[in-house]
Amino acid sequence: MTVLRTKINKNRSGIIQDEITEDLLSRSLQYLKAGYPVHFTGPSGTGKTSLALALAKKRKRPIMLIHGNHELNNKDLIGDFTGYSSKKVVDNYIRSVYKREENVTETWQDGRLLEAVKKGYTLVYDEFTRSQPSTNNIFLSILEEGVLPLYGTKLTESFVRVHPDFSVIFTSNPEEYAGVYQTQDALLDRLITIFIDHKENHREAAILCKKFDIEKREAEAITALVAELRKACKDSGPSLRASLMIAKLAVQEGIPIDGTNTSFQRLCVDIVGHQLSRCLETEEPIKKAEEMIIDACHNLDANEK
Ligand SMILES: Nc1ncnc2c1ncn2[C@@H]1O[C@H](COP(=O)(O)OP(=O)(O)OP(=O)(O)O)[C@@H](O)[C@H]1O
Repeated sequence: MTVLRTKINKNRSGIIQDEITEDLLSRSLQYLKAGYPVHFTGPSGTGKTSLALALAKKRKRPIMLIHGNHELNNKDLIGDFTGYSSKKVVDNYIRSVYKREENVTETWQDGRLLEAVKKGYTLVYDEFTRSQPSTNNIFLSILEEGVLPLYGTKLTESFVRVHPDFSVIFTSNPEEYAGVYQTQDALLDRLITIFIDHKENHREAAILCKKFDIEKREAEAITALVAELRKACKDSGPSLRASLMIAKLAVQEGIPIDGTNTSFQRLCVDIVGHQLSRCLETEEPIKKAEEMIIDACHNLDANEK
């Protein structure tokens, strides 16, 4: 049986940090302090966004969050004219004289990136590879020349200087994921990319214990089950997210965390079944996934004894 020796603490952002996570965050903070953007990449559900937000919080600067998507464009990032404002002055002080003056100006709204760059915020650009590479090109000038070009706008200045406190943290899924664009090498070359993989079972179990106040034995049973099923998939298999769902629902619904219990088996099938079936190349993937989950539940019970 694995003994959990790692010191765990729960900070205000809700993410549970063991020593490995704390070390990763403090290294990443040093990189940001030195002026280098940090990029967390890895399979879904490994905690990249949570890490990015926890890291951003450590900088004690306001945080701006952008989610990558294929429709994101320069107007979203830099800003746009959102309408008109008009001012009308009617001067009829002398009765025989009627003077009317009308002034119409366009109203500009800063985009999220421009605001963060100008005010020195910490920008968390989540899943940035879901945006088109041409949209992300703007980061090349920010990271290399320290300026944000205002191209495509009718503003009088052609660029804005990057505030010295501005920092960016990127997150992404690997390129083989659906809906993800390939990142330009020039951008990757300017980032410190750290691969975030699924945690070992005992580390995931420690998170479950802390979050749901369940016994270590129960938490380890859930994470071992999910890890076992993950083996059938490559990167796209069930993650910590699935373990968290199983633990939360078991606690909430009073379902015993016991591999032989049919309600527990049903819960695991509902949560992991579909995702697992997508990795199986058989005639009846849903049925096969269900069998595999129930087998894994029984094996869990056998291992316990
Ligand atoms: N250290 C942690 N402590 C507590 N909960 C965590 C921790 N790490 C991750 N989680 C939880 O796990 C889930 C997945 O985390 P997160 O969304 O950060 O993963 P991700 O790698 O960004 O996933 P995706 O690639 O799918 O966006 C979330 O519910 C998050 O709250």
